[in-house]
Amino acid sequence: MHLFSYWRAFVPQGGYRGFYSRNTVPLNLKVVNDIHKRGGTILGTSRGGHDTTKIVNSIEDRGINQVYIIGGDGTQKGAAAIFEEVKRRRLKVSVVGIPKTIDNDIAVIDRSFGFDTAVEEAQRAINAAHTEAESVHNGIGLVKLMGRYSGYIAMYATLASRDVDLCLIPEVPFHLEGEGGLYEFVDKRLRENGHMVIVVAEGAGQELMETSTQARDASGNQLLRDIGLWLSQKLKDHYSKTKNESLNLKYIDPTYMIRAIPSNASDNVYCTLLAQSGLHGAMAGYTGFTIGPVNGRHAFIPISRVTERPNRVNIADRMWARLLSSTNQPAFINADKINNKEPKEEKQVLVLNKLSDIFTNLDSNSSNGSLWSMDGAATDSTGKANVNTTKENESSQ
Ligand SMILES: Nc1ncnc2c1ncn2[C@@H]1O[C@H](COP(=O)(O)OP(=O)(O)O)[C@@H](O)[C@H]1O
Ligand SMILES: O=P(O)(O)OC[C@H]1O[C@](O)(COP(=O)(O)O)[C@@H](O)[C@@H]1O
Repeated sequence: MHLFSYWRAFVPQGGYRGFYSRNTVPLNLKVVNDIHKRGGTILGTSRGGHDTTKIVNSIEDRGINQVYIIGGDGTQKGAAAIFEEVKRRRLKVSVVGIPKTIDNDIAVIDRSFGFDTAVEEAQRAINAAHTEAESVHNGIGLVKLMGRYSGYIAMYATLASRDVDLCLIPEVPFHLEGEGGLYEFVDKRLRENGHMVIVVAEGAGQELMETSTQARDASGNQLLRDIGLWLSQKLKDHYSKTKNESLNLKYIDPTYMIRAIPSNASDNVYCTLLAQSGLHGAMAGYTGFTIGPVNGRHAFIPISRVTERPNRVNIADRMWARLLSSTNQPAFINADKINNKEPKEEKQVLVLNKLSDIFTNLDSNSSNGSLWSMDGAATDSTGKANVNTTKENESSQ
């Protein structure tokens, strides 16, 4: 059976606006045949435009009974709002979140679709930065990578490359001057090696820029200043003030080039699993869940769980410690202090939402729900899951 031949997708304005635009396209096998080989999206995308009432009106008017919503942290929040409204109206509609963002900022799951590809593609920029930097005296290759609030791409690209001397992420505020500061470290590396590579996530150091802005995009995300340009200028100024030599700094911003490429093989396989699992969940009558791997097992996760908090690099965790020992960069802050601030997550047993439950017992059905493992290994005989929802993927590596 070719399920796709019955399906239509909302376009062309893209994103949530697409729900209440008039146009749709059929998603048959011919249309989707080679989309995994292309970057971008055939559905279109947009910031803002989430109007829960209009969206659910459209779902209701068109008689849609399964909704698959693809995107990052903000998109999952939008999906949660749609699910709540669908539930309030008692509609027989499954709402399924598909975690897609290169930033990897979706909580609970091991990684989001696109992240692996972004880390791999970032290697090309880092390699270029390294080649340029080591070819000249006092060479610095500075690479900016995406990551508005989460520094995962920068962290993993640094760990994968091993050519990076300094990695700056939004989760670690850094300082330029004085003992343990960035200037001191850069001076030392250039003195010792004659060149260095810096990777900076786009959300890092925003608080340092005098011109920092409170402006927001249509989705409510803070509009960021270009930390790469700012840091380039600061380093050049520092060098010209304190040394009698010139600094050869090459700034590379590959951010949109990275986001625009087709997904790699590993992400393609992941995508297949997301598609199959999401469909199985909806067909089994579950709703209000996001699909994704948790500690290596594909699970249905109540959307409300993945939207409770964003997934950010835990700098008290082993992975960041590994990065620090690999680059030998300054820690900038005392990890112990951060450690005490991080709330520890506990094992949870919750109940997953089923469409049938919503109709039979709406009031007693918690909207929190549970994780439900696709292979059943993490569930008990009652179908309830007992999965540690702490995102501890790092600790097992
Ligand atoms: N709290 C929220 N409630 C409803 N919709 C939201 C919420 N946060 C974001 N959205 C919507 O989700 C969509 C995507 O959010 P955005 O932050 O731009 O991207 P991402 O999904 O990659 O995080 C936008 O249309 C935005 O309006
Ligand atoms: O300029 P735009 O299109 O708003 O995109 C920039 C933002 O996209 C992000 O990469 C997130 O993109 P995705 O959620 O599509 O992966 C952020 O890191 C970045 O701030």
